[in-house]
Amino acid sequence: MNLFNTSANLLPYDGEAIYHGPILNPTEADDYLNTLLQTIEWKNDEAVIFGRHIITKRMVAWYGNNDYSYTYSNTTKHALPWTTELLQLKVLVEQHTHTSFNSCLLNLYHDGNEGMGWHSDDEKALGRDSTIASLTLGTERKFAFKHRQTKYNTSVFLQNGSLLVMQGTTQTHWLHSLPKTTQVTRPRVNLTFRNMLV
Ligand SMILES: O=C(O)CCC(=O)C(=O)O
Ligand SMILES: [Fe+2]
Repeated sequence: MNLFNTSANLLPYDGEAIYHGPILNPTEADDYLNTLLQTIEWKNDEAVIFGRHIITKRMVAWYGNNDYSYTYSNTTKHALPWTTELLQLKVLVEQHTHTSFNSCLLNLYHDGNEGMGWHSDDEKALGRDSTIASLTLGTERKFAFKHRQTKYNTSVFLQNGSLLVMQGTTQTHWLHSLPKTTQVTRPRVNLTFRNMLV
């Protein structure tokens, strides 16, 4: 169900970021948010950057078809087996994208003090330019894109229950971020469905 029946490519060139709008109604999205807040094994994200051990306020979790392991910034993570609700959301997202996914990285931003800096999802374990489907539950947040060469930038407000799909050469040419904001005092959970190379 796409409540607004609109999808548009947000990027003018070098990739496709298709905003589908809400695929869950607000009640369904809030119910999933509350369940995931309680059932997901949330952990503070950890990394070793320039020899310093960093622990973020933002929390993360990783689920998948198999016990994939994945190392970044000198820390190794293991995927947990799907929960009932994550499997339901995976099926929903697969129906909308006509793509199958074997893992999901979740982020929990407690409020607008937490965000994510400029990066692209171009880890080797994902393969080059693989499709990433991003589902938002909870508070609407601004999501920004910036082209690596031209610095062209654009942004979109990701609504409660909405789906954003990044595909084509997006990860090669564009960075994305979730800017911090003082305007937001409520939580948001983001699920990014991905395909690990196996
Ligand atoms: O929270 C978001 O919408 C973005 C998350 C993200 O970019 C990532 O997990 O790589
Ligand atoms: Fe990302």
